[in-house]
Amino acid sequence: MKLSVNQLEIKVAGLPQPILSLSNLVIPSRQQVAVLGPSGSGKSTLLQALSGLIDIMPGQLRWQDTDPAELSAPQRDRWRFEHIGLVMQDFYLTPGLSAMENLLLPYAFRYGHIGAEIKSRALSLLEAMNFQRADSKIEGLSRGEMQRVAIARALLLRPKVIIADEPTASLDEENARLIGSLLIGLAQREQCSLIVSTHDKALAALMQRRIYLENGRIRHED
Ligand SMILES: Nc1ncnc2c1ncn2[C@@H]1O[C@H](COP(=O)(O)OP(=O)(O)OP(=O)(O)O)[C@@H](O)[C@H]1O
Repeated sequence: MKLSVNQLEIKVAGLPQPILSLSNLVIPSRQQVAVLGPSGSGKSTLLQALSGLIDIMPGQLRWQDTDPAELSAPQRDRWRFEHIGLVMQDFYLTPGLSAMENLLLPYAFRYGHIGAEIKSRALSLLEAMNFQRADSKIEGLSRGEMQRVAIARALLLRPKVIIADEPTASLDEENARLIGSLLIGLAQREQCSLIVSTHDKALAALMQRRIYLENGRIRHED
């Protein structure tokens, strides 16, 4: 799913300058992109805009043939659910439920039932993430294990795009390396685009393209 951004500007009340201002950005299908930049440079804002989580004006952003700003709120939620796999900074996992139940929860919530096919997809994703504790309660897992569940959940519906906000933050160095390469390997296997905001230079170096933000603008890329 190709992304085209055109004159995207995001302002917030009380601030004279836009917190994000991108004249032009194209990300071809299946590209792996790291978004880097100092704290406050606009990385999370960009990821939220790309996911349709921030209201923007129509005509500023298009995912293949869809401009999320042209959809109603329920349509946009559905479009996001079906096309974008989100991995947010806080894992948003539910205590009291097992890893597997957490993985399936958004699906069960939306469709009201869980078929054999989706269960086997969930199991195969956990296997690909090298995760062996599907029945363990989420609160008993390490942060690295929780992140694996969150990534598997993002991939469950075979999204065309994975958007991950600092997926290796708060992990120790070894886990960060492991999770980063699992995420990249899975994106490759599943043929989806991967857009990751990160301060992790080692993770960024593994991606095909790096975009550096400063004060809400693209400073340079390589
Ligand atoms: N709703 C809001 N109201 C006011 N200011 C905001 C709002 N959302 C973001 N900002 C500001 O916009 C700027 C960009 O924030 P953003 O969270 O996108 O940065 P970031 O690069 O992701 O930072 P970090 O690396 O610390 O996560 C910051 O100065 C932030 O304070």
